[in-house]
Amino acid sequence: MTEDEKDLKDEQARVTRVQETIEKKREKTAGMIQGIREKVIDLRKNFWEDVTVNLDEPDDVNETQASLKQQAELLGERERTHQQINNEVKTLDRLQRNPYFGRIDFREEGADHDEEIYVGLASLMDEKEEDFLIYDWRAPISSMYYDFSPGDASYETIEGNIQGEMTLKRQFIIRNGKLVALFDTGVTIGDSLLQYVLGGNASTEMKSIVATIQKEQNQIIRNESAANLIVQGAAGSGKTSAALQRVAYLLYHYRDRISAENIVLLSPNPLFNSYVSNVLPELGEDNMRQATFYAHMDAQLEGRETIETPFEQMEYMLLASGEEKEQRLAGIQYKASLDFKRYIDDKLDEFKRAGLIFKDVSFRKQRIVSKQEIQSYFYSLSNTLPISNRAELTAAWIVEKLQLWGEWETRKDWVREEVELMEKEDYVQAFSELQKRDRTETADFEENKQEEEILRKWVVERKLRPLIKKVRKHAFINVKKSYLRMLAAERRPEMPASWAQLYETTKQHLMRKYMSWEDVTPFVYFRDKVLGDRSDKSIRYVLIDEAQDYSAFQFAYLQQAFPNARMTLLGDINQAIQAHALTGENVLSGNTADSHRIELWRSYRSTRQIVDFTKELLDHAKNIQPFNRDGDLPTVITAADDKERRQMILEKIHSLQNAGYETIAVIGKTSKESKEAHDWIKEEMDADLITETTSQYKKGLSVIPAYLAKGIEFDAVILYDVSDEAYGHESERTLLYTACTRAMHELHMYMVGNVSPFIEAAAAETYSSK
Ligand SMILES: Nc1ncnc2c1ncn2[C@@H]1O[C@H](COP(=O)(O)OP(=O)(O)OP(=O)(O)O)[C@@H](O)[C@H]1O
Repeated sequence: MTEDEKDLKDEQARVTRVQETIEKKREKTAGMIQGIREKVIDLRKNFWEDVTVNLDEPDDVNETQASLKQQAELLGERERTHQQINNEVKTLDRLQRNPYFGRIDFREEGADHDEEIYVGLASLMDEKEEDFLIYDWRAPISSMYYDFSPGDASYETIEGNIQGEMTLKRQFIIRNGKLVALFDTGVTIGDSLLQYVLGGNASTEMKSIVATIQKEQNQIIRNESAANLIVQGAAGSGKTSAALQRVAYLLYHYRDRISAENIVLLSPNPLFNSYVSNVLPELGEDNMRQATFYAHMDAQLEGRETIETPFEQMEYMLLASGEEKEQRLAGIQYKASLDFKRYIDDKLDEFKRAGLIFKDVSFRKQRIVSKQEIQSYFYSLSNTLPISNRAELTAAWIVEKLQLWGEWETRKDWVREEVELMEKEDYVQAFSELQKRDRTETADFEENKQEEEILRKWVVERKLRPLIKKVRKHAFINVKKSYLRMLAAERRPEMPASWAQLYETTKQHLMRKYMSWEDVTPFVYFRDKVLGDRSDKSIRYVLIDEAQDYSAFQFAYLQQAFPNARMTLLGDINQAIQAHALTGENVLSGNTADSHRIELWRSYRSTRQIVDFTKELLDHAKNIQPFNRDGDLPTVITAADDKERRQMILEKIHSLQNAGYETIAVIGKTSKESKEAHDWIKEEMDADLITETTSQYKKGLSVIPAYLAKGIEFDAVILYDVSDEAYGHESERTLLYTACTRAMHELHMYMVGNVSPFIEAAAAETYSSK
């Protein structure tokens, strides 16, 4: 038997032993769970039997409450235990299928023997609960598996840095309890394992990468110190993967302090949400909160305005031309800048002294407090107080007026009529509400004369309630008009030349309850400053994927919206496709004191040939390195006319399907172009058109606009049109790069006419042309 065969045999024997332990533990836990489940059901069923209910005397009421509380606590505790054991069973099931993926042998300084450390998805103790059979990949000691090759190694613990020597590093592929392969690794971790993993097909759901996390990715995952962690990484360098493993790490590391509820991942589109939604459950963790930035902002506006989506804005920018487009672009870029935020802050400062616009407070079409009165009261309050505090004081003042006014109103005829027409249910409701509120009032309730008075009061109060609620939310401030006044208040040199026209457009939009995307963040920022803090203080970590598409203003807004959160920004400046991102300010530059910046240059998604070609599309991409996986050269094919191109594309799709590729994408530049392509492709074969509302994509053939393909990947990618007309302008370079870098194994580009100058400039040996 060779050394290798002996290793394989020994390791398989260990896998079997570990699996037996898992099985025994599972049986034990399953027995416990049955017992606890029965107890929970029993407690729920007999909840009231064990509670002493007696409401005769105040003392009895107290006793009843205490008894109820005790019973509820008991039930809660049992339910929690049930949940916990349930989770343990799930973990054991996962370990049963794949107990571990790595091993390191480590001799701590001063120790006389090596410790064998097996690394897997979760920790497992032996049956006596004495030794670890498996260490969770997130445990401090496991970090060595990712950070070191054999030789000197160390890891951090709460007690300090532990040093020693790693004498072995081994990786396993275990499928359903069978050891399929093992690799002893040298300098870099698991090139062979990584080769094996990356050689597979793309899938419609992202996979976890814990077995092959690379050293620089590990730095992102385990970073605990940076207030702003900024990751600039090439396409396919594992930014999203690292972000998700980071969430799993944080949930493990701070398990006593935070849960999935305290973490938000902002993702580029709804499709992406579902693409990544399996990673954390696969790792045994709950999913964090996940939203697109658009959905977050839409929720902020509570559906009161129709807002343009970033994709609609993008589609406009890709299709429009001429002066109107240039004007809008200038507006978009200015409104995305910190200059504009400073301008708003300055105006808000001025509004402390004068300038806010108010609304009349009216009830049944009658003005009760006029806007002038509100304005005078508001500005009579000390201007050292923030606007929102003064709004609160003003609200209290208005509510008082409304209540006073309500008392008078009870005498009006409409109130009498309402009382007369009162439904029986209302009457009962009034009675019970008043009973709750004041026992003496109810005592009089039976006496007819007072009864009517009380009911009148009740009718008015009920009618006033929604108005009072609105006043308490400071609805007496006219935020839209104040925003418009703020826009027009001053002409600054850095504002676009067409500021006056842009103002007019914004005004027309707002009056129609519509908001263009570039106005959304500034408006919400302004509104929150005026109406008061709406920040979410429960969020401790915000991870922003595709961060290059966020403007400096949007990022500043997010910092205020989640004031207690540490930020992780992951992006690629070369994939910046939003119009506002084409200016100098970039959130990925990370030049603030509390930022820590990490760069990822190795691309894992695509074959070496695809990476070598795609980096040629960029100006400054020398550092991008392909992972060592070979494939065919990308192709650029010129067709004589559109008819021939269609024919060629259909043939290519057939041949890719025959080659066994499961996810194939035809990527168009815009959604318009994608729809047109889909129209003729679907005549010939099954194909899904992906739009901005698509929330899941299936295996097979997808037709998708480039900007919606962000963040995801396909086995093979076909670009429908790479002519100079489609990708000719400098601003379209990053879109072309984004589209091409979606391909894992094959990339084919078609066109009629002249080729895009970005491809023209690429080194000829990096692609084949026909
Ligand atoms: N350490 C790794 N081990 C195995 N696979 C990896 C590793 N890092 C990245 N990958 C794979 O590479 C592909 C790209 O990863 P990911 O989508 O996280 O990259 P990205 O930087 O977010 O890309 P993009 O910017 O293009 O959206 C995925 O298939 C991912 O599983």
